[in-house]
Amino acid sequence: MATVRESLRRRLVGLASLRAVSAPRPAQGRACRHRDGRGRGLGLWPLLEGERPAGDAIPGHFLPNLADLSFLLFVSPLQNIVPTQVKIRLIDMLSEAGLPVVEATSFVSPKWVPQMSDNAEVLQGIQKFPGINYPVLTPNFKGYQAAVAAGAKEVSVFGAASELFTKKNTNCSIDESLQRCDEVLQAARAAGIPVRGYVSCVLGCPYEGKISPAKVAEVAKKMYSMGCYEISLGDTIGVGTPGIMKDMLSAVMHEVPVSALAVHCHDTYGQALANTLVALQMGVSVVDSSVAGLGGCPYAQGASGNLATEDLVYMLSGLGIHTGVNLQKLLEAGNFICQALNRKTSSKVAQATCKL
Ligand SMILES: CC(C)(COP(=O)([O-])OP(=O)([O-])OC[C@H]1O[C@@H](n2cnc3c(N)ncnc32)[C@H](O)[C@@H]1OP(=O)([O-])[O-])[C@@H](O)C(=O)NCCC(=O)NCCSC(=O)C[C@@](C)(O)CC(=O)[O-]
Repeated sequence: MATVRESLRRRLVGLASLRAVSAPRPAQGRACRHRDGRGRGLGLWPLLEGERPAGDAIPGHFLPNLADLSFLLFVSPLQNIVPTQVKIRLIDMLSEAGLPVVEATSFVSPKWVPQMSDNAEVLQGIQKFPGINYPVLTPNFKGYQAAVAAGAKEVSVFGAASELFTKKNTNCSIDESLQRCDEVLQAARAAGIPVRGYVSCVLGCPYEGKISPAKVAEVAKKMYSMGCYEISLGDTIGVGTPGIMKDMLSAVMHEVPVSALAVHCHDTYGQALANTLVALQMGVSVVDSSVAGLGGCPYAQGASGNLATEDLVYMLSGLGIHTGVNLQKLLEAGNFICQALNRKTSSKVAQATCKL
């Protein structure tokens, strides 16, 4: 399953990132023909004309860090069985859409996640666009070694704020998973490879239920202290609401600088965009999302995909944040993967603009 993620902050190691501007954004391409209201799509207004609806100005307090925002997008692993060539084409299309970061695949155990067993083929098969970064997930040192051998230039380690989820997802305790992260980080440091860290279940766990913000802060702090340049906070099962997001972020921000935080919201309960906006208002400037809202986690049954990239881009455009992403090409990439998976897009913007 394809996941695209957006991030809104300048990252380390010279990753391409785009400066956000609060001036009206330039016109973008049309996603499909404008349609009227009789059961047809709504077109891309107001994005097409570079205009902003009346009253959609950005008060200074609304997004206080707007001037610092930049934009990154990437794809996290396709969690379905999808032909390798389809994965490669999707990633290339996302690159063509102007996404500066595409998380391409995952070097996990093929016994656990067989759909990722073509990881090296995918990483080596994609076009490497200049200025675009293609990080991969690595759960342990073995995965790190395989990723580097396949040409990975950035990796991501993953932990969780829930013992039971950690056990289901990576067959170990939180402490053991942090030790594995540390092994990867030490090797990566020596090789000059940047490492991103995920903390899952930050707003709830499929096995433990509520997760305390203090526990999230503790795990995030450890991963950051070990050397992850950025910590992505995952609402893995999409149960969070803005108030819980605010409490969790407040706790984490005591331990990790907000400039090193990202949010990664799944949309199971339709809260991903609202939760993301709260994070932006609190100063987070890196956001993960997925094209067509695809995604999920094999060890979080029932969880839906991430916030749809198209919807995030639309919201940011409405806020006057210039992302540089070509929404038409992004929509085409979403259409492509939805057709390949024979499923409907979860992106509201895609639904509104095209019948997929
Ligand atoms: C962590 C392990 C490997 C532990 O799995 P394990 O069974 O405890 O590990 P093991 O060391 O006993 O190894 C078992 C077998 O797998 C092999 N193996 C071991 N490691 C690797 C590797 N890296 N690559 C290839 N092969 C590997 C290893 O060599 C061995 O093979 P055998 O000797 O039996 O033939 C396993 O549990 C695993 O792969 N888990 C990954 C599960 C996964 O992909 N989950 C979804 C990731 S996305 C996510 O977590 C959430 C996120 C990031 O999206 C954010 C959010 O939404 O919250």
